[in-house]
Amino acid sequence: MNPTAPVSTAHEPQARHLRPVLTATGIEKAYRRGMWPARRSLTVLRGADLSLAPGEVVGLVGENGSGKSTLMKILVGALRPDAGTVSYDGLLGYCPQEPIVYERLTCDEHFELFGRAYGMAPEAERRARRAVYESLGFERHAATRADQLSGGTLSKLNLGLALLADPDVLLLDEPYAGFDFDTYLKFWELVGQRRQAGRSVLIISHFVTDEERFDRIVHLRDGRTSQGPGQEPGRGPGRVPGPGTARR
Ligand SMILES: Nc1ncnc2c1ncn2[C@@H]1O[C@H](COP(=O)(O)OP(=O)(O)OP(=O)(O)O)[C@@H](O)[C@H]1O
Repeated sequence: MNPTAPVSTAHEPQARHLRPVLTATGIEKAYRRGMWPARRSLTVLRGADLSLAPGEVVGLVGENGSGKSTLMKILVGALRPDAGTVSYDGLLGYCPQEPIVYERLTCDEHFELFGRAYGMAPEAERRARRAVYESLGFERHAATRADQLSGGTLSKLNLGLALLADPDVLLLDEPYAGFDFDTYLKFWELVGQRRQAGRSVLIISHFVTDEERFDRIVHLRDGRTSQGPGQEPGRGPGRVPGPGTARR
């Protein structure tokens, strides 16, 4: 047996043989700043590649300002790349770093609105909404307006809206910044359930202690992506530890 080979798990064979649900190749992006004649260009991405296999949980890491959010915005189509291609199958769910909500709408009203935007049948939306409330524990805020929610509950709403339509690929930009520890553990439980269901998750993370929770880590440095040693798409060890093994 090759001692450097990734640990094989029940999850691994499935992911390895399935084609990626999301592939980004040669992504380049520069921001233009200022007005002529002081116009400057800041190159952020210089040919970044990324792919996600079904059922994979991947961490996207890098220094502040390395371009993680920029890359994620390009993956979900919120930002146009200067070069490169993105392709995916199925539905994407996106949880931006700054929650994009309507301050006068309640949590329930947000779910209703997003359910309609996703084309969900009302009963399916209500069922999914109940499941989200239950898994993240904020049903008591169902009738609270977004502008009266605490930061942590706003983050739960932000994540819940991305989860509502059960997307094939979930892209989360620092989703648990405002979570208390209990919610943080619930979050990882939920991620584990998505992996079991063959859904893929990409998470921008700053916590070194989260690294063991990912199947694979993608590093963004100098505008390019690289894998951790011995890692390649769909070959991760397939671990999201249960609550008992969580650390922070
Ligand atoms: N709309 C914009 N216009 C100009 N520059 C931008 C814009 N958005 C981001 N930048 C710059 O691009 C660089 C990458 O930003 P980005 O937010 O993608 O990095 P990040 O890795 O997600 O950072 P962090 O870890 O701090 O969240 C930064 O220098 C940032 O200031």
